[in-house]
Amino acid sequence: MKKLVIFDLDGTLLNTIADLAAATNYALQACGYPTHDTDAYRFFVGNGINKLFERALPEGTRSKENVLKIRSLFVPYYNEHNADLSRPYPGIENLLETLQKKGYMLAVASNKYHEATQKLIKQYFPRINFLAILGQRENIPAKPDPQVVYEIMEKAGVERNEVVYIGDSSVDMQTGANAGVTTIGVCWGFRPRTELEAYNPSLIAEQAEDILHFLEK
Ligand SMILES: O=C(O)COP(=O)(O)O
Repeated sequence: MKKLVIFDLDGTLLNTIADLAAATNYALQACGYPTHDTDAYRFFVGNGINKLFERALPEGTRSKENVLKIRSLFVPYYNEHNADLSRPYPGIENLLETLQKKGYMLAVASNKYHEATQKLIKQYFPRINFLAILGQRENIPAKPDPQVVYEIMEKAGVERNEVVYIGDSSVDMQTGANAGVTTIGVCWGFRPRTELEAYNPSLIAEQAEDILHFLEK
């Protein structure tokens, strides 16, 4: 019986792509670099913002220094604008409320930097009492390292077989596998279904209700 459900954020709970794209394009433009269509960002996001900037910068300009310059422009802009266009995916609020009512412990583990992760989750899901809302923090390895999953499991006091990890990308499928927990891929996020299939998750959810059916079967 599952007791703890851990969700990825970007591409799983919230469609954040337009705000991430706008903030990155703002920073790129300010430094004189070319920008990208919003759709291209689906493949840039997933390994934290430094990796996002590395992927968005033109080849030959991806130095640590440039990444940090883009970051210093992105963060204040994104802190102001991270909820302009971002919205929960269909059925997510209902799924979280139903799981909460049924007594599941709920948590978020994101590679988005911690401050923005906390802000977005509290803003969009104020009625959900998450056990933990963890974004990327200094000196903690990013997903697909399983450390963040272990941290949440310890707080919850549960065993691996009582945990489900849910996400929309190969990073998430690897995170669940690395942690040794049941893993669910969701099709409504940033990456194609084929990317999820390559990791053989226990379920590929087409819609939020599929997760409920899987947990209750
Ligand atoms: O910000 C990122 O790179 C990805 O964030 P996520 O882990 O919530 O998908």
